[in-house]
Amino acid sequence: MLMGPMTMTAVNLLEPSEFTRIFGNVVELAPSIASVLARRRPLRDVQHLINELYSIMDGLSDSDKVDILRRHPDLAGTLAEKGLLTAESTAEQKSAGLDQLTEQQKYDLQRLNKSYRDKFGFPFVICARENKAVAILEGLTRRMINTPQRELATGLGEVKKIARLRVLDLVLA
Ligand SMILES: NC(=O)N[C@H]1NC(=O)NC1=O
Repeated sequence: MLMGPMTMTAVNLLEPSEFTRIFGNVVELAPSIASVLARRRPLRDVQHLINELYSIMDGLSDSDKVDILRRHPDLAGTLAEKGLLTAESTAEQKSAGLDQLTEQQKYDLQRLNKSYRDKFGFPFVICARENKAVAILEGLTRRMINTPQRELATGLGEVKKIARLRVLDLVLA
């Protein structure tokens, strides 16, 4: 069903299971985050909802943060090529122009994604809606030299940006 953005009043009235279904992919493939968020209601407005979401993510253990990063598909990776991304991820990758890469750019991105994953043990995550393909390739090269602790924090920061934009698609500001 195609649904427009909801008012916060409507969000506050959702059954927990409905809330979790609707917000279950605000953090990619992480409905458990949405079900914690459901219990933080009533929420005053969309900014309050986003702040609670950030605080839930900040409160995770390092290993749960790594788990969140690992739920993200590679940008322009195999899942994208096979059309197996979530609806949200498909739209985000398209907005960055990742569906329009040259063969060389796609090869470079996939090779850099692999080096990043081999180094850190989790995928490179960046908010695709805030970056075009060239900036993503540049960011990947630049972030590769960071420490794992730094990249865990940077990756989580990008997950927050992705989640914020996904929330704004669902809730009237
Ligand atoms: N790997 C990665 O950054 N994936 C994500 N980024 C984004 O904006 N949507 C995603 O699925």
